[in-house]
Parts: sequence; structure tokens; C-alpha cells
Amino acid sequence: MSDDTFLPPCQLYLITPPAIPDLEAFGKDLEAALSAGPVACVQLRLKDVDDATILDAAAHLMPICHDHEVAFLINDRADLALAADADGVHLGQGDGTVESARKMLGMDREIGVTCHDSMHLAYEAGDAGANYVAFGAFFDTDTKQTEHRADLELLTTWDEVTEIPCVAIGGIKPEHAKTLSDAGAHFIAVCSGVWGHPKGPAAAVKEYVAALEG
Ligand SMILES: Cc1ncc(COP(=O)(O)OP(=O)(O)O)c(N)n1
Ligand SMILES: Cc1ncsc1CCOP(=O)(O)O
Ligand SMILES: [Mg+2]
Repeated sequence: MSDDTFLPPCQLYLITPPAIPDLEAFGKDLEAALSAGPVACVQLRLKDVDDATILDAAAHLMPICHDHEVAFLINDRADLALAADADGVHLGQGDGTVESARKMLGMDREIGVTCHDSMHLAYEAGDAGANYVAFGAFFDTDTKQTEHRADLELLTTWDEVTEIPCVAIGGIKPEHAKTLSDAGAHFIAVCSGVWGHPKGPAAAVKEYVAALEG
């Protein structure tokens, strides 16, 4: 994900729902979503479950991603990303340091870092060796209680001053995609807009991709 030389300016990054009650059914939805259009990355973001559940979900979902040449990241836990042989980890500000995750994961795996609405946190993450930084929330979301609201200018400034890709997250609907892309986002991260789309995840991916192609 960090080498965007031959990639379109802004790509879709999918975040799983925080609970996956039926792994078989979700695997089918994931397969449909990834077959519908280009997706750069899928992040397994399970909350309030034990490690075995995360590893089981990773073992089921990662091959689907790899069949589509889509990177598979695990949220919160570098140790589980290593145990699952995932492509990387997404770390929040309370999920451990980039340095310690890098020691665990080596240089071949991706490390992304939540930076809320803060250029300062993004510089810190970049200096520590993050492969991407994530800004948000850009819009209202029911997926997570958020305390920070990012604006488009942050994306533009970040894009101007660094080479490190940035992800925009939080309540992103298809109609927001082009604006975020034009402002400088390299990825838009979406959860409910895809898995909760009234026409299903495949139709959702098509809508986001069409909007990005604008
Ligand atoms: C791409 C991306 N950006 C931000 C987050 C949020 O991470 P974090 O702040 O650790 O919150 P949780 O997702 O762990 O609730 C993310 N997961 N992915
Ligand atoms: C994990 C996370 N971090 C900031 S907003 C958010 C939720 C993203 O989900 P949605 O696309 O449903 O708003
Ligand atoms: Mg986290």
C-alpha cells in the first residue's frame, strides 16, 4: 500500500463490522464485495472477542482477500497480525507503538496509525515508520464513538508535505468519495457504507468505485 506509483489516486479500504456472527455468510459478502471492483485493503476490526475468534476470522477471510490480491490487515494487535500471518496491523493511539510493532512485524508488513485530526500525530507516526496515517472522523458515524472531527484541509496539507499515504475514515458515503479524493486522501476507509448498504456490499463497492472515478 505504501508504493502508489502505479495506483489510482484514491482507493477503497474496507473495514469489517465490529461483530461477525456468521463467518460463512460474511465470507460470501466479502467475496461479492471484492469481486465487484478494486479494493486496496481489508481490515479485520472485531471488537470484544477473544484472540481465538480473531485468528479464526483471519484464517477464513484472509484467503478470500489474497485471492483478489487485496491486503489483509488486523486492527489493534500487532501480535495477532503476526500470528495470523496478516499483511499488517492498524494501530490506534492506545494500541502500542509503531517501533514495537515494527520489531514484531519486520519491514515487509504494513503498519497504519490513527492520527485523528492531528498533523502532529501524523508527523510522529511518519517519523516512527508508519506506512500510512489515518485521519477522521470526517462525518457522523454510528460504527464508533468518535471524539475528533477532521477536515479536508488536513488531507490537502498532508498530501503536499509528505509522501506517506493517508486514509480518510468516518461516516464516508459514496457521495463523499470524490471530495475526499480531490482533497488528497489516498484511501477512503468504509465500514457501514459497504456492509450496511441497502443493495448489498457488491452494489456498494461499485458505487464507491464509480464515485472515485468521478
Ligand atoms: C483506517 C483506520 N483508521 C482509523 C481507525 C481507528 O483506530 P482506533 O483509533 O484504534 O479505533 P478502533 O478502530 O480500534 O476502535 C481504524 N481502525 N482504521
Ligand atoms: C473505526 C473508525 N475510526 C474512526 S471512524 C470509524 C468508523 C468507520 O466506520 P464507518 O465507515 O461505518 O463510519
Ligand atoms: Mg484500535
